[in-house]
Amino acid sequence: MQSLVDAIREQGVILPGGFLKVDGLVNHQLLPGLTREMGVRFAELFAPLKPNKVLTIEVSGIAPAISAAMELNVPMVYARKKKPLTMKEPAFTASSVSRTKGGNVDLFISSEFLGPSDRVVIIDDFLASGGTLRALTGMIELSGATLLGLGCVVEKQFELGREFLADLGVPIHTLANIIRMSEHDGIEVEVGR
Ligand SMILES: O=P(O)(O)OC[C@H]1O[C@H](OP(=O)(O)OP(=O)(O)O)[C@H](O)[C@@H]1O
Ligand SMILES: O=c1[nH]c(=O)c2nc[nH]c2[nH]1
Repeated sequence: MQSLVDAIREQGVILPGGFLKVDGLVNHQLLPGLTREMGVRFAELFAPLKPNKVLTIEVSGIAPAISAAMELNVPMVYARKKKPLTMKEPAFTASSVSRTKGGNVDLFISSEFLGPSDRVVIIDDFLASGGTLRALTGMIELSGATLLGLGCVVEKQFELGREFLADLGVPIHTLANIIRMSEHDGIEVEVGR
């Protein structure tokens, strides 16, 4: 998605520890036009698989996921990082690592909203190590739903998440691909794959 690549070139900031800050378009402020375009692109890529649900994880996955779900006209479910008292048992659980806040997080999805009849595409903001997507796919497996594909707004190719997830045997689509980045040389980014 060229407009996303342009925005990353314009606004992306490299932080120590190998983090890319794109808070102005993905992780803090959201831009309606750009977010809508993400959804349109994901829908083009995944509609042929005929999903009936989009799954994501709070918090930064929600915007691109609802944008895609609106285009696909299917419900969007997000994994919660704290189990609310309104959540009916049984719930599917998994553990992942929060990359931006540190530490393990427990994830919860109610069996009310994910089950064997679901054909699911996962959408998230970042594909880095792939650990978060792996945790979500584990929950899909527990639920008996079918995983159709994975989509992320930004891929950090050098963290090898795509390779880590290859055994799932589903298409992985990203909208912008960070080939490499360093505080010295800047951000090398191209349209996703
Ligand atoms: O591929 P990985 O190495 O798992 O990294 C990607 C994950 O890291 C971030 O989550 P985080 O919990 O840090 O942030 P958020 O609260 O903004 O969603 C991001 O939102 C992805 O879910
Ligand atoms: O804002 C973010 N920047 C990153 O580089 C990153 N990697 C995983 N998750 C991330 N979130």
